Amino acid sequence: MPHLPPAQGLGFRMRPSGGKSGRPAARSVHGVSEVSASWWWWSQAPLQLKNLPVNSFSLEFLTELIINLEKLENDKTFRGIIITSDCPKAFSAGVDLREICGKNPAHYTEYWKVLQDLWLRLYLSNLVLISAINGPCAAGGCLIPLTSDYRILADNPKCLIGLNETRLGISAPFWFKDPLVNIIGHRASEHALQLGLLFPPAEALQVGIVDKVVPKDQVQSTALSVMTQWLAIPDHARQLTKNMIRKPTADLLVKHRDTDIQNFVSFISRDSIQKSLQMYLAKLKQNKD
Ligand SMILES: CC/C=C\CCC/C=C/C(=O)SCCNC(=O)CCNC(=O)[C@H](O)C(C)(C)COP(=O)(O)OP(=O)(O)OC[C@H]1O[C@@H](n2cnc3c(N)ncnc32)[C@H](O)[C@@H]1OP(=O)(O)O
Repeated sequence: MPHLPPAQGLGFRMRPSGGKSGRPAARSVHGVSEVSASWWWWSQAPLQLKNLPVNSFSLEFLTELIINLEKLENDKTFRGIIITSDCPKAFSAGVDLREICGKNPAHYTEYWKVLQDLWLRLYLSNLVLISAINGPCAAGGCLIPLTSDYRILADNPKCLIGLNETRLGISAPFWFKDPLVNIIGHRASEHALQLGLLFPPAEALQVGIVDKVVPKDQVQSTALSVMTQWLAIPDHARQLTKNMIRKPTADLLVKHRDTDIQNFVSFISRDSIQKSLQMYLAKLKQNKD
């Protein structure tokens, strides 16, 4: 598995530094706890997102992310991935607004297709996916958490999470909405989506958009201990079950991909939508702490 060096702030750290292979050196131990510790360690891959400053989804970043996920998925050593951010400001600020502002229909088409690809790859992944959410996570930034099997959020007032698209004058696509409905239910989704709510940690836990809230310095260790529980289940049984539960939702996108792209391109190309996105981006640039 290649270790990709970050280039100009863009990159993925796929495992902590360790032995030659990046993993701790194999140890010959016979104690059960040490054997099982090394067993789960070897089975899970940490994936740290790094597209400074806020892990927004540029086309280049999305493409690299898909390539890295594909490699992990095809490497039979790995049974799970813990996804976290290596950017201090955010887990992910979602769609890079510069990709959907002031470009042409061909660009919007390509961008949306790649975003759909990422969603499908994550939602139907055979691996156990755990999101270790250590920063704010807005709109498209929730794509990874909402397609994960488990979500852990840092207990920090800055760590807001939610689908806030309506606040930008846009609407979340149905394939963002569907996993949210599957996770928090119909009524809570109506409320959250229409108002574009960004939940602080306690509320996020209460509504169920995350499964656990822990102090920021415990996000990673909690993710590792949750991963141990999930990896204790035989893969084939867990994968069949995951697929059975998720396939109907994924099939909706598979079936309606082209129409969804056309809808997105015609919606995002409207002058009024472009104007509100540009205003939102300008406001972000003004609102410096
Ligand atoms: C039919 C369907 C149609 C459309 C569907 C489209 C679906 C779209 C989904 C989306 O994801 S839209 C994006 C939504 N994202 C947000 O609302 C988050 C915006 N960002 C923030 O709230 C904050 O930046 C923050 C993540 C909380 C971090 O705040 P902080 O104060 O620490 O940093 P700052 O705001 O100064 O940001 C640093 C830097 O990054 C730029 N930035 C932030 N977010 C984005 C983004 N999404 N795209 C592009 N650029 C972004 C920000 O402007 C700053 O830039 P600067 O340093 O050059 O000023």
